[in-house]
Amino acid sequence: QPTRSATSYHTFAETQQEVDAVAAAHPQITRKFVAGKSAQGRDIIGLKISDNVATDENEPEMLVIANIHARERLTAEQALDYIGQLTGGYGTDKRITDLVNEREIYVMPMVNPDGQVYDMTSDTQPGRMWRKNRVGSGTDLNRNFAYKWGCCGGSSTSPSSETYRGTGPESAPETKVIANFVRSRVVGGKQQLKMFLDVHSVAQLVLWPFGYTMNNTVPGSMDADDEAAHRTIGRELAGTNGFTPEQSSDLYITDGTTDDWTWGEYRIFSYTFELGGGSFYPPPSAIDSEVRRSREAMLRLTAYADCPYRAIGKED
Ligand SMILES: NS(=O)(=O)N[C@@H](Cc1ccccc1)C(=O)O
Ligand SMILES: [Ca+2]
Ligand SMILES: [Ca+2]
Ligand SMILES: [Ca+2]
Ligand SMILES: [Zn+2]
Repeated sequence: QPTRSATSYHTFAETQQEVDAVAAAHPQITRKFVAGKSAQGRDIIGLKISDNVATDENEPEMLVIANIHARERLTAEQALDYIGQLTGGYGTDKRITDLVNEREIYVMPMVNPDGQVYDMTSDTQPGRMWRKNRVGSGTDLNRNFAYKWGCCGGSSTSPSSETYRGTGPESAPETKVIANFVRSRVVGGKQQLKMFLDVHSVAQLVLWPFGYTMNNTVPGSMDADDEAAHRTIGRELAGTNGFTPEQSSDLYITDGTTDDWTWGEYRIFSYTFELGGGSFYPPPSAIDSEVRRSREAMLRLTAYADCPYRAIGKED
């Protein structure tokens, strides 16, 4: 369990401390890493969770990122809760123990630290309502990834816009850090990551690619089985937390998003959660109940990582 109950939001420093504390308490199954630096020089940290954690084993790999949008404060708590579930349950809860033994799970709880610090350290409480990174008037990191970047009217060319796509794919340092981590998981020419989750708030949704097109299937990049497996798993997850499952573009067209890139570029099964809580800043007293809602969904996603097509009765 987290070293302290989440009755207040973790600052950037407290998030680092929490990850350090978990890594110190569970040296056999966790290892902290620094994926890179933000524009203002803050560490973008991650935690690897697996048995024989110092060895890169041939086990399905999963990446969870959170708080890419600075004001979406509950998302870092969800990521820290996931870390707490996996480490706290190891050795006692069979299901969790098996998952940790048979997967390599990477969690990056605060991938936009400059934005998070700016949003959180302000006299305007509870936050500045800041979304983007902190270079110039800010790039929307979830429009800055390279797959179909700026293709389809799903982002803005205006730097002042909340969905500003940046000057080019991966123009933002934080995007480059996340993308470089995913690229680093290509081992022997094969992408080791099999499952990706990007945690957002606040619409209570379970989303899957693509966002750049209204088409459910795209020959060569989202075939019928790919779509059916994403949809089936998405609906199953939503059945556990009461969120609405749909393809990203059912809501609005986006381009340059994390999950269009992880699936489009690498065929990593990819999801975006939009958590609940009623606002970007649910009262701290609501953190625990809100993160509990999606615990089951995150564990099921972890379970599917070895063979997502199992959801539609098909082997990989
Ligand atoms: N967190 S959010 O409200 O910004 N939504 C995210 C994720 C998202 C992407 C596509 C459709 C719905 C939601 C975004 O980047 O727009
Ligand atoms: Ca392992
Ligand atoms: Ca591995
Ligand atoms: Ca193992
Ligand atoms: Zn968001």
